[in-house]
Amino acid sequence: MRLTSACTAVYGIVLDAGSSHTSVFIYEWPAEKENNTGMVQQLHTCNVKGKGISSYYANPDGAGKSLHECMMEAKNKIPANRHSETPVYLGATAGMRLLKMENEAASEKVLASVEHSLKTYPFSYQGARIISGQEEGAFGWITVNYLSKNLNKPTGTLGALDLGGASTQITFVPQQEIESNDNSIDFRLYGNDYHLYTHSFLCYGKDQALKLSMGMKLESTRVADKTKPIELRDPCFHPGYNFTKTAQSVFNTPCINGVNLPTGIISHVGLGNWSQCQQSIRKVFNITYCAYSKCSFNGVFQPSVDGKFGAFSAFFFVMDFLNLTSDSLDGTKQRLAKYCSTPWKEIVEKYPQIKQKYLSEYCFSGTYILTLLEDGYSFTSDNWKDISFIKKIGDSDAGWTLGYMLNLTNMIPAEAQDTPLMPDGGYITFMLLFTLLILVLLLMVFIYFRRSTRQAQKDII
Ligand SMILES: Nc1nc2c(ncn2[C@@H]2O[C@H](COP(=O)(O)OP(=O)(O)OP(=O)(O)O)[C@@H](O)[C@H]2O)c(=O)[nH]1
Ligand SMILES: [Ca+2]
Repeated sequence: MRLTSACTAVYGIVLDAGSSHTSVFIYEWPAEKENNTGMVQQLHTCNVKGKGISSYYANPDGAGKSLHECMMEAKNKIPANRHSETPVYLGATAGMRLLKMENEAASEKVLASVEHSLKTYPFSYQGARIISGQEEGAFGWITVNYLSKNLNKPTGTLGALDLGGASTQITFVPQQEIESNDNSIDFRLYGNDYHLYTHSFLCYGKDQALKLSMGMKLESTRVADKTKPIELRDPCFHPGYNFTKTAQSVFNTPCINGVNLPTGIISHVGLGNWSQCQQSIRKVFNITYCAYSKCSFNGVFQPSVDGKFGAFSAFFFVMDFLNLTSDSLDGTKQRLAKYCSTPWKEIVEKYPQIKQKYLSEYCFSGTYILTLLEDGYSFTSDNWKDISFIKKIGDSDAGWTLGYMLNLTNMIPAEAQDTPLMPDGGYITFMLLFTLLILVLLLMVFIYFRRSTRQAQKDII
């Protein structure tokens, strides 16, 4: 779909149907500058209440209905005369990928439900689908580089690190050859060729990684008396944390299929020991095999990280909460160790406004992020400073949705524009000089006429 309308604002809507929740993004841009980098801006976001659409597998109708409030907000935000030209896209990520693996029929019903719902609004419905991990990585990279206005310049680009609930993506322009076709993606944007490395690790988002890590700890636990709760002594939770959970609620995921897990009740007890926590997290990364010159983990090829990176989504939420967005790698470790050893009671007292589920998981999540970046992707204390933990660039969120919409609306041209548009600053300077020239010309014409009139008067006298 191509949006053209002179001198008016144009809008687009993308729903990010993530594993943990759905967000609706409304974008806006001036129609006459639609192919200019950095012109599309986020006008509004709305977080859908409740969990992600994949959680409606047993009640698919609920998935479509859950979108109603946010879609009504979109209706109110976008001028009515633009509604019918506003495209709406829904992209579902790792939660729906996992549901499709477990129960394809259920995933199709959920998608049919959101499709049915989205068609009831006055916008131009363009489709609801599960996007691949490669697309998620690549569009996240396009978003951050589009917003940073890197794409039509010969300067370096920004790598993209996205951490969700169920998957995580790493995407960057590497210095070395990409040895695996699955991890290679090519773009031609604004006349430049980009050869990107990208990988999406399904099950390595922070929620699924927590389940994996808990599952591994319990695998080794021998259960003598099946009538008593199984005690899970966990170094990644604060000392004094002690909650009872059902094994079903913790391990209801295809990510830990095949692991010999107990059933029944689990007594989850925190120990607050950061270095033991890190050791336990290292076990979720398999580094025993690699068929390439180098790998990150689980046999996945990864060239050396290179250049600057933007780390967003849960990379940002977690590091921002822990106040670790601008520390050195060593400083990060020390502060995290101190945080993990803080008694649960103190943590709850210090942050009464934060949901206890989020609060209890920051020690694990922070340690997971550090381990993923250092042991998984091979960032070091030297290039740690090259990672910026970011939520937004300008007013727009970093994430895959903007890149997805730019691609589907053909808003990034492959070739540089024939007549390069002047940047705003250049345009203003040009207009000022032009006005000055006109004034000088007018002044000269005025002086000329005055002189000629005087001369004529003198001649008469
Ligand atoms: N602390 C905190 N956690 C959040 C916030 N928003 C989301 N999360 C959690 O961070 C994790 C990742 O969130 P998202 O990046 O939205 O993940 P998602 O898009 O639902 O998941 P994927 O499909 O894997 O991309 C989830 O565990 C969320 O529950 C927030 O504002 N604060
Ligand atoms: Ca996500």
